[in-house]
Amino acid sequence: MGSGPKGRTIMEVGADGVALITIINPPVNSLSFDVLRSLKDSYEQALRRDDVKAIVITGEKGKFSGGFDIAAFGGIQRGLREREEKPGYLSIEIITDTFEAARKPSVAAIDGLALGGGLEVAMACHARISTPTAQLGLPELQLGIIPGFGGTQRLPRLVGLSKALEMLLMSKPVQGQEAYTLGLVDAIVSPDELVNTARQWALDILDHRRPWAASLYKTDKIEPLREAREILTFARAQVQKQAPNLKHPLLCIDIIEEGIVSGPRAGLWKEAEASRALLHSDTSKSLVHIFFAQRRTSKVPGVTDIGLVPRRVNKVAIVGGGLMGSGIATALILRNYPVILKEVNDKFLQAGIGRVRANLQSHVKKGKMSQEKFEKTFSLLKGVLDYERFKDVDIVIEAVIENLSLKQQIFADLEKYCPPHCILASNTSTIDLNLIGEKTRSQNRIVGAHFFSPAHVMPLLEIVRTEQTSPQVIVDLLDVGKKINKTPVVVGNCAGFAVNRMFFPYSEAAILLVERGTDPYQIDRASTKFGMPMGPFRLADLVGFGVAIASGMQYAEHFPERTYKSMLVPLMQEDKRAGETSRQGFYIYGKNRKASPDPELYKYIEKSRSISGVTIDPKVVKLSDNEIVEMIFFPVVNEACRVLAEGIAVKAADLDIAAVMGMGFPPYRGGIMFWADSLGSTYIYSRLEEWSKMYGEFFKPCAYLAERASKGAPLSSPVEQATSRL
Ligand SMILES: C[C@H](O)CC(=O)SCCNC(=O)CCNC(=O)[C@H](O)C(C)(C)COP(=O)(O)OP(=O)(O)OC[C@H]1O[C@@H](n2cnc3c(N)ncnc32)[C@H](O)[C@@H]1OP(=O)(O)O
Repeated sequence: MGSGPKGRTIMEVGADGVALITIINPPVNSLSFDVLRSLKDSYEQALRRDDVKAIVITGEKGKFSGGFDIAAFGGIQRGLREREEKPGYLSIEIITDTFEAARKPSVAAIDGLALGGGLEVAMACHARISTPTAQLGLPELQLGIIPGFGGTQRLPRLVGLSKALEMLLMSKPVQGQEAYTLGLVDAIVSPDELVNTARQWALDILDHRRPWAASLYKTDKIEPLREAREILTFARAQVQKQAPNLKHPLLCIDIIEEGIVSGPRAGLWKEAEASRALLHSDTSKSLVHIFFAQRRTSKVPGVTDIGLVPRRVNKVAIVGGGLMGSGIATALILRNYPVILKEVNDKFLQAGIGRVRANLQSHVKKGKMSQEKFEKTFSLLKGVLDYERFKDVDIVIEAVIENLSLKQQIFADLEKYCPPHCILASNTSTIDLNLIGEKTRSQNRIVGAHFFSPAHVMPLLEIVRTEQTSPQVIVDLLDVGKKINKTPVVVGNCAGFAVNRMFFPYSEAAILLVERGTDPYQIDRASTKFGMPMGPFRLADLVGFGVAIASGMQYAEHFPERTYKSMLVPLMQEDKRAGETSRQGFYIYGKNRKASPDPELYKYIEKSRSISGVTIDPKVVKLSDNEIVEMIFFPVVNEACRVLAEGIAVKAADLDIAAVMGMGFPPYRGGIMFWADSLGSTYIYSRLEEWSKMYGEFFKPCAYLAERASKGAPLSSPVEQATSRL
């Protein structure tokens, strides 16, 4: 890699006396230290030069700026940055006291995106002109930090406190058109007119035909103090409810308040100090890791680096209109893919189509889709009862029940009716793809496309390849996955793939603890306190015991030596307690579907304990929340290590994403392997080793973990000699 500057700005001075400063740092014109240095130099030059009357800042190739260079965070966090400026140098000395306080007016010409530091630079200009579709926002909180270039002070002053809080706390950008309505930008124009309008605007400011506004000192949008405090108190309560483990959203609110109470400069100082401290927090390190890990999942060695270009997909077919099939169909038509949905009879077909309709209607109800768009989107779906219309499809996704012979028959039919280039994908979550395709001669185009329920909502897509799946097929599916807004993770073929393999030990560990005396509701509470959206027992109720038992059997069949066999769930199932749908599972469900603990549960625990032949262990009864978390998640780490060592996953970061998006593992802990490394392989190994002596093979640390622990090495560093199954 070259060691030249990472990005720059250029300045051109026109005959009209306007200096046009363009940020250049592809792909998103992020503000690296080199860009910021160059922006400062260009700006100061423009202020010095007599032939410059006004300044316009823009970004190259239709993108204003994606914000501060997130890649530079890693260096700062590891202390590698050669020299950290004193707090406030960039935000106060440069952006406020040089740019905003300048005696020449500046205008931001915004196209594409103005995010984070990008929008903050734009807000320090004296006016902003945007295209209608540009994205403007301050998404810093999703990286575990707060805006550091004055965003906490200027955004509320431009759009009002409530809207600013919404945009900040939800990291939610607005489009140019809305930004105009809010007062964040001063005019909306087409991309062709953008720079010229901004130039003229800057000259108009100079000639007093337009206001020369310093956002930092605007007061008209800020509510009176008492009202402002009420809004802030409400926001704090919301944050504490939704993200009790996170400190930085509360700090962000405090800093906004400081600016309102003590004035914007005091707010800027507090922001500068807090930004620096937050950047070094574990939360920020974890979330920055997740940001890059998510983008790296679609980089697969030997597949995406050999010059293959995704083929065009014009039409997709789905076999099976159940919950999964209809969800997948919804996800595809929402992104304008024409879809054929096949079922075995009219009743099932109508039910499947009805589910897709209901999925779309919920978008209409929530105001996310117009009726017109609904009609147009829904018209992309065609229901069929035979394979007649499969002759020109590019991808088929089979989503029928988990029955091997049925799937084998379907794939044999697909081979007959689909064109030879067509990708033959299965949404199976457990069955070996080699077996599914056994009766065909199309092994190189057979692939797994494992969606998570509800498929039109859940962001993860496991792309499962066998030894024979061609790289082109993977490249095509990665492209479709990205187009339908999924994060694809490419994994190898094995029972449970990556996500379910990590999932089994999680639920089994919870049952093991319950049989030895831990209270199930304490386990759920400890899990949610740790950051899971719900605990393992509440989740089992939601998913339904039928699914839990079927997948448990798969695990027992393939990994008998480390399966914890318990009759707890089957015993409850026998009594027609099947989870939330039957209104009774580990919890009982009232009219409003609210889950309440059920004293009856202990009866089933007692019975399953005696069948398992285990006794209550006083130590296990008294486990702390932290010990519970370790005992249910270290087995997950152990399994993730096996998945990595077997080459089922390409890299540890993929498992972090799989855990966050497939299991609900808290992103601010960086994913399962990142979290494990924060605790250390030696510690995890020693705990598992101890438990395996006390409670059996279930906890036995795998060879990979043992080897890493013996060297004190991180679990996520590249696997040297994985027996690749890919
Ligand atoms: C001081 C300030 O207050 C602090 C800050 O500004 S913090 C930064 C705030 N900005 C953000 O959070 C924006 C983060 N970026 C995004 O949300 C999205 O990347 C985006 C909306 C800009 C573009 O999305 P999309 O078109 O889907 O492309 P996406 O794949 O995400 O990104 C394209 C490339 O740009 C990189 N990139 C995006 N934003 C970046 C940033 N701010 N810094 C460095 N790299 C960035 C991505 O890593 C990716 O690189 P790759 O091609 O090597 O994988």
